[in-house]
Amino acid sequence: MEGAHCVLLDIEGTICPISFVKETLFPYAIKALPDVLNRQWHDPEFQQLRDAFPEEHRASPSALQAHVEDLTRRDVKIAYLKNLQGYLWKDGYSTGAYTTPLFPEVAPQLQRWKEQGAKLAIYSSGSVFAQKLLFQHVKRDDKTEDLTHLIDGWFDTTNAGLKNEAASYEKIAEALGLGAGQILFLTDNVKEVDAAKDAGMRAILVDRPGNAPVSDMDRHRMHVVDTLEAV
Ligand SMILES: CSCCC(=O)C(=O)COP(=O)(O)O
Ligand SMILES: [Mg+2]
Repeated sequence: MEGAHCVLLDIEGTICPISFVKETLFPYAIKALPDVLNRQWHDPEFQQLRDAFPEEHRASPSALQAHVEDLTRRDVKIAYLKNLQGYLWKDGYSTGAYTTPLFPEVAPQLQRWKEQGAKLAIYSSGSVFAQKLLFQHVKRDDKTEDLTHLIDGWFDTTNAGLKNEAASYEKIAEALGLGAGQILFLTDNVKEVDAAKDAGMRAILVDRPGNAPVSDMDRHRMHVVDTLEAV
């Protein structure tokens, strides 16, 4: 983090386990959806979310359910699915069905970076709404803690663009009022490391338990860490 004015962080596979997203959040959304489709089909807030889906997939509640299940199974990171998921996850957090399991060193390290004067920002395929929910409900010991005050910027594919494209990182640097070279990006995805570097950021690959294996070639050509404390 030497010399960086801002640490930009991915979420899934970087600060929290992929299993939390795939085994807790995704199934919760799929299970919650039928009731929402039944009761809120004409609710203006839900209508806005469903109208963002392609017309052929929102002709009926069952068509939309099938489409959401298909996109979720294929882990398609498209904004209209991510916005719907955030909406569906809200209840799960507020009823205590789950809390956010950050990797153990993450919260103390974020606090340390803030104390050192760095800005912190998030860039995830999950919607900004979902990112804030996740940070509002962090599990720490027996309590749930709100860590949103640590974060200075929230970016997703709607306000920044796709994570594999250098232009998205240029846009984020501009929004943060920083040069790309002043930003350090941490992610579990090698394509995202490459895109951030193409935009002039420094980028480090984070290799966590449960992540896709890092090839020998990638391990040689990029900086890889298994904890934020090693950054
Ligand atoms: C914002 S929490 C939900 C995570 C999610 O839906 C997702 O797609 C995570 O992708 P990331 O870019 O954080 O790896
Ligand atoms: Mg990730």
